[in-house]
Amino acid sequence: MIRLAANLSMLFPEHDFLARFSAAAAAGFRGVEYLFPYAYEAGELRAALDDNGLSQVLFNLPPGDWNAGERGLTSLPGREAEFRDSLVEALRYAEVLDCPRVHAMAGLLPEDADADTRAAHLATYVENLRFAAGELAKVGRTLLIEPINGRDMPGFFLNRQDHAREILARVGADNLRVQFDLYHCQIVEGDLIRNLEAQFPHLGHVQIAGVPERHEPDRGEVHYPALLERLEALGYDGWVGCEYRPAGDTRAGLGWAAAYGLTP
Ligand SMILES: O=C(O)[C@@H](O)C(=O)CO
Ligand SMILES: [Mg+2]
Repeated sequence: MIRLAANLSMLFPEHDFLARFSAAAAAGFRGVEYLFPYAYEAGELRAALDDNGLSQVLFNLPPGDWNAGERGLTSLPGREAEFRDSLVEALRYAEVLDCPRVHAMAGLLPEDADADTRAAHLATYVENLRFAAGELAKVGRTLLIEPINGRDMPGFFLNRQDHAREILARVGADNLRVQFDLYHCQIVEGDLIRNLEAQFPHLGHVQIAGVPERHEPDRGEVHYPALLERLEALGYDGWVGCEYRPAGDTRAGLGWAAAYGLTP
């Protein structure tokens, strides 16, 4: 059975962030994810989870200077020390939140990147991922990489599913897996069922949203019932993150999720 997690960075924008936990639980969610926990004390977030019977299923490492446009540190040459510090911070939160997986965003390539610059990013990415996977393995957690479309994040280093598999092979760590966001995959390459099948042995997490507006999964060009049916048939037993911007009231737009056991 598909287990849906509420992405609290996007769902329930009607509420302040900390009030989104109870809103998600009231809508029937048992798991939550969000981009970043760092604006809050870990204990405060732990209490929000416990008070509402929720599990933390995913969050991201600190991404560098988000407001200045940075989108991850993992492939940035010269920022290795900062990446390692960000890992320590993420691990501290992961322990308090009992979160089994964290996502290390790749970061952006410069607009005019030549072959040498790309090669430097690739080498840094692989080295940082290998180090981080090793640290996470010591505490039994999983590291994720996510291909993201270049329309939403121009210059993002990792866009394609086959590139993610190539990175996994280069790093060679069992606890490094793919965060497969079907919204991004549809925009970059389509062929979702075949891509899902190819990625299945490497999946660590799945996310969904309608395309192209990133609204509810039952809006737009992607037929999610077929995709989720295939995912179940493949034997996926992880979480599926609802990472979309509701077109209206979040709760009113969750009718599609009843088919996957989400009941208030
Ligand atoms: O798809 C996304 O945008 C997220 O999953 C993420 O981690 C980076 O923004
Ligand atoms: Mg995503």
